[in-house]
Amino acid sequence: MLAIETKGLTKQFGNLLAVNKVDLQIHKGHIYGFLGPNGSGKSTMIRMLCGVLKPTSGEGTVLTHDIKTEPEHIKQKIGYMSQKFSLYEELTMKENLDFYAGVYGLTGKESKARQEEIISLTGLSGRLNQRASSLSGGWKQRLALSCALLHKPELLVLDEPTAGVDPVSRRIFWEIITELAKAGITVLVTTHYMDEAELCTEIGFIFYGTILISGTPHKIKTEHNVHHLDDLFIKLVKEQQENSLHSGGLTYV
Ligand SMILES: Nc1ncnc2c1ncn2[C@@H]1O[C@H](COP(=O)(O)OP(=O)(O)OP(=O)(O)O)[C@@H](O)[C@H]1O
Repeated sequence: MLAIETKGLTKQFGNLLAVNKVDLQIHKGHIYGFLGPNGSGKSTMIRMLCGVLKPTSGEGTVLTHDIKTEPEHIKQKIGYMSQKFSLYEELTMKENLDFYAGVYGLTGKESKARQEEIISLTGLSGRLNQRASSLSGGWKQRLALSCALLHKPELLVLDEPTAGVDPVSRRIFWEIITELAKAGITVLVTTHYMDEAELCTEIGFIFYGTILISGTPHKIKTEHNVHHLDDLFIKLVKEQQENSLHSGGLTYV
């Protein structure tokens, strides 16, 4: 079953083509990694899929809802986390969880039960009374993820979630993500780390608004005869820059 499907999805800002006729299929319970250099269109793609940015043309469904006509349904079913964690620094971990539970309309026993479930999944117990401002990047990241999971989203959208976080915390984070996917949650993640790309079920390499290659990490490496994904991506970027007829690297219409 598909969690996300797009056909010819396009976004133009003025005469700049930020996303150019993207066809995408992401299966339920898969971890899909969006890779690509800065400015390649990852965030624009994500914003359209989350229902916050209207496409210029093309189609898309997320969790069976049309991205153009049913954005409110989509927003209720997704959990979103970006590198700029939206935490309240002056509040403790527990108070942040309580606050976000309230935002999602969870109260009383239901809120308590859901928070306990998440605290056990993300391993937050022990620090619940610590202020967010005093937490390291890794703990903040896990707290932000916990907040994004409170309303039981079917799709988790993570925009560079591990930027600036230490390797041990990144590993723990990915163990949690893998558990969530096993439980049937679909994950769409952008990352610049190739070790994280290797952990995705499927990856798509987007450049100048176009998906150049996609598939499982194993399939992509085999087809392109490389041992490491970063070798391939550096080669692709160089080739595209040398061959492209794009003006200044971006496509204008
Ligand atoms: N609201 C906007 N108005 C005009 N141009 C925009 C807007 N949002 C994005 N762009 C442009 O669209 C292109 C794609 O940007 P986007 O943010 O999607 O890339 P990205 O791959 O997410 O980059 P990064 O890794 O830096 O977040 C860039 O050239 C960017 O400057």
